[in-house]
Amino acid sequence: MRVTATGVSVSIDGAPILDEVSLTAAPGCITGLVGPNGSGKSTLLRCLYRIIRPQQGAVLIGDDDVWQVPARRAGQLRAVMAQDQELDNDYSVRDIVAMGRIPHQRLLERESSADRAIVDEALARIGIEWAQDRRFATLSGGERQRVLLARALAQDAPVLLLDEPTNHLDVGAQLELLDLIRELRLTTVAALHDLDHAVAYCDAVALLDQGRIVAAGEPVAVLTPERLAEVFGVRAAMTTHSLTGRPHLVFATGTSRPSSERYAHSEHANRAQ
Ligand SMILES: Nc1ncnc2c1ncn2[C@@H]1O[C@H](COP(=O)(O)OP(=O)(O)OP(=O)(O)O)[C@@H](O)[C@H]1O
Repeated sequence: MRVTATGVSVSIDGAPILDEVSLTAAPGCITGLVGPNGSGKSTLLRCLYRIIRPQQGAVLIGDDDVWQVPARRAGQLRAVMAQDQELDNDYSVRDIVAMGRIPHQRLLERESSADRAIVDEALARIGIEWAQDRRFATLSGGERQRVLLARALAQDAPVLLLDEPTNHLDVGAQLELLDLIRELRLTTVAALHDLDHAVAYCDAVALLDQGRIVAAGEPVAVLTPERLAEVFGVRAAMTTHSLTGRPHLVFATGTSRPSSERYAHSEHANRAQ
């Protein structure tokens, strides 16, 4: 199912955060949102998953306007794994994953045997079933990330929205999670900091800078050394990975522009001064 954002603008306390952002995420593909800190990646994702209502523009999942459909319908359309999701830490891991079934249940309806089977499958697929009776609060950061992905899977929605999904994960767990996300073949929009992950895993990327999309398309066409110098202030080269033979981004150390210089022109930095 396609995700389309058209002319999305967001201002908070009078400051522009997103300025007429338009984005199309193709069905079954992974679309990466990349850009410097504060460029608007999480805000755009929050517009897509109904936390921040844009002052202008529209967000469609398939033919449904995310901001017009009932919350239950939105829950059937997209699953979210994000940093800002409040969870009661007293819940067990299984309870948290079972919450993914709520958009499919009627008010006060109990979990069906089909729901239980879907939860079991999600726990097993993410390899976290051993922790199902543990309290969520007792898990490590990486284990929590996996539980949140299992909950998203249990939601069985065609669209997956991910905000920094590899946060807290060690390198092996990062690659395992990204491989799994790719295997799911859902329409996925993911905010990513690791640009080489974006090159390796995304079918398309949108590069944000100061609330605008400055380039979008195939990762190798968007993440050119010139653009990375301009937007991130770093020296980079697109090489060929010696193990996979695929494009691979590398960065030169000790050559980045200081952040005071990089952000000097930004609206947000100016406001903070
Ligand atoms: N509730 C808010 N009130 C004021 N400013 C906000 C609010 N939410 C976001 N912003 C500002 O909007 C800008 C974009 O923030 P956002 O979190 O979308 O960026 P990001 O690209 O996800 O950043 P990061 O890579 O650091 O996570 C930042 O300057 C941030 O300070």
